[in-house]
Amino acid sequence: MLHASGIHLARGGRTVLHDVDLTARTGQVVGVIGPNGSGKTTLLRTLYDALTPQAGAVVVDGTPVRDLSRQEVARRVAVVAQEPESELPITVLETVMLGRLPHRPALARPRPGDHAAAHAALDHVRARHLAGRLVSRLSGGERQRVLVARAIAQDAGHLLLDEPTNHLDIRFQHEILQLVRGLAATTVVTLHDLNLAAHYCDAVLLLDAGRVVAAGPPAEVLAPAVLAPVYGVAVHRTELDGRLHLLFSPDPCPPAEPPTDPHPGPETDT
Ligand SMILES: Nc1ncnc2c1ncn2[C@@H]1O[C@H](COP(=O)(O)OP(=O)(O)OP(=O)(O)O)[C@@H](O)[C@H]1O
Repeated sequence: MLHASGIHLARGGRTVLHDVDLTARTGQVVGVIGPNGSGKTTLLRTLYDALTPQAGAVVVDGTPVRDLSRQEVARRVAVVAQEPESELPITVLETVMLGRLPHRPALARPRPGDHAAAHAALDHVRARHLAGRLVSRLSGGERQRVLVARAIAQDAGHLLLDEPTNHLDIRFQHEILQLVRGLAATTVVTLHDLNLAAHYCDAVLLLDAGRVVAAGPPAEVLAPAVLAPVYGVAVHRTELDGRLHLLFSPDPCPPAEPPTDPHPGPETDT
């Protein structure tokens, strides 16, 4: 279980999170959605103690994250962050093996179980064939799958993912989120695609300008009346095969067209 309460966080002299609460119960997948700059990444980074809020607390399985060492945090929380591309000559397998570091003393050599966990994680994301490749030479989508594999190999009870579907084609977007759903981990995932949030999240938290606008089951939060004012688009909701689907159009209130005259008279100069 992951619980954040009363998170207030300022950056560059500006408040970017205002009194934010988030709860991910054991085994749940919680989606954090909201427009660009609404605070999704900032909230995620606060959850794993990469950012320290001015007020509020994050508690992981009953322990305040602030009271945990870096290694203890890494044993409990795996992160797939938006990482800048690296030119380091490191292979895919070596990258995934990094996920095993929190499970052994500093400088200790990897054990056979570490290799097995790394290979199993690569199998999970269907990337075993990439094991020997340099990460710097992968496509964006291949790289993203490797980062998810590293988080799986970390075998933490909690998983935080920042836009994990970035760079992925439609099939892999669904595959990665299906896979995340299938893990036993308590998960918080930021997503821009609201239909993916509808399909894969047990609960959704909608942020706007650093404030929680709505939180709860997808069917409640992903409602046109909730989303339209936040995103500034028209939202239409429908159901297909028992699943909620959202459709968007750019202008919520198109300016009223002047009525067309079915019998226009000849133009006259005045
Ligand atoms: N290092 C920083 N210094 C100052 N302000 C920052 C910093 N990083 C982010 N911000 C601001 O914090 C706010 C929230 O940013 P954040 O990246 O959390 O939003 P987001 O919802 O993840 O956005 P996006 O959907 O565009 O990725 C934005 O207004 C952003 O400009």
